Amino acid sequence: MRKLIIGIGGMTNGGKTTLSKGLQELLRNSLVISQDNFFKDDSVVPADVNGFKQYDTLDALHMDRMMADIGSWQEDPQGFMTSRGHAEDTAFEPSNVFVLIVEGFLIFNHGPLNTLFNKRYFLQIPYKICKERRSSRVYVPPDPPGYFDGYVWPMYLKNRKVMEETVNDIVFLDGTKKSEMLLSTVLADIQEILKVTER
Ligand SMILES: Nc1ncnc2c1ncn2[C@@H]1O[C@H](COP(=O)(O)OP(=O)(O)OP(=O)(O)O)[C@@H](O)[C@H]1O
Ligand SMILES: NC(=O)c1ccc[n+]([C@@H]2O[C@H](CO)[C@@H](O)[C@H]2O)c1
Repeated sequence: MRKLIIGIGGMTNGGKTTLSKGLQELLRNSLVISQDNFFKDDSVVPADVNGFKQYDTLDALHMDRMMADIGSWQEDPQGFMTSRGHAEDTAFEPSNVFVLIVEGFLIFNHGPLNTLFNKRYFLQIPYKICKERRSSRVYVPPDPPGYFDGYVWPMYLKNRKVMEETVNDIVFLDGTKKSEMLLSTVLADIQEILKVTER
């Protein structure tokens, strides 16, 4: 059985979830694991000196639990998919390739996770578009006034610097392109990888 782990990283509101869900729909025997599902409870996330809750750091995430889920998938992809309510996809010819799509804003900053990827993508968008998209999103808890400029953007710059210092084989994607175009580009790329690893 062959297994492929694809990383869809990117800035907040870069379009990671949209792209990942699209890939899951089109790639047989694929499943998305989202880093956003591993945030710690608000009661244990501390505030910085400005009173902003420090959500944009690995410390705010249960990375141990996320790694455990990925480990379970690696041991038994089919069983893991079934446990998540995804039956094996038999719509196409039988396939022995399972694809795990891991998406999140700090997936390449966590060393043990970063080493697992067969391919890494990073969705980036300009500051203004990022701020606009983020302002129309409601998180739990919601962003307090000034959170984007006072905390989210400076943390993005900091986290990105660390990522660029430690990881070098990332394919950067322009998140302002149409979502259909991003999907078809990445899908074709992954299908090419599947072909190569088949040999
Ligand atoms: N290619 C695109 N072009 C324009 N808007 C997009 C595109 N992809 C996603 N969006 C929009 O941007 C917003 C964020 O998208 P999405 O939830 O996929 O991003 P994300 O990177 O997963 O965000 P998060 O920071 O919550 O992890 C949504 O409103 C979505 O509809
Ligand atoms: N619990 C959450 O999902 C949560 C709470 C508060 C803030 N966030 C934001 O999610 C983004 C990553 O997708 C980060 O920029 C967090 O600020 C998430």
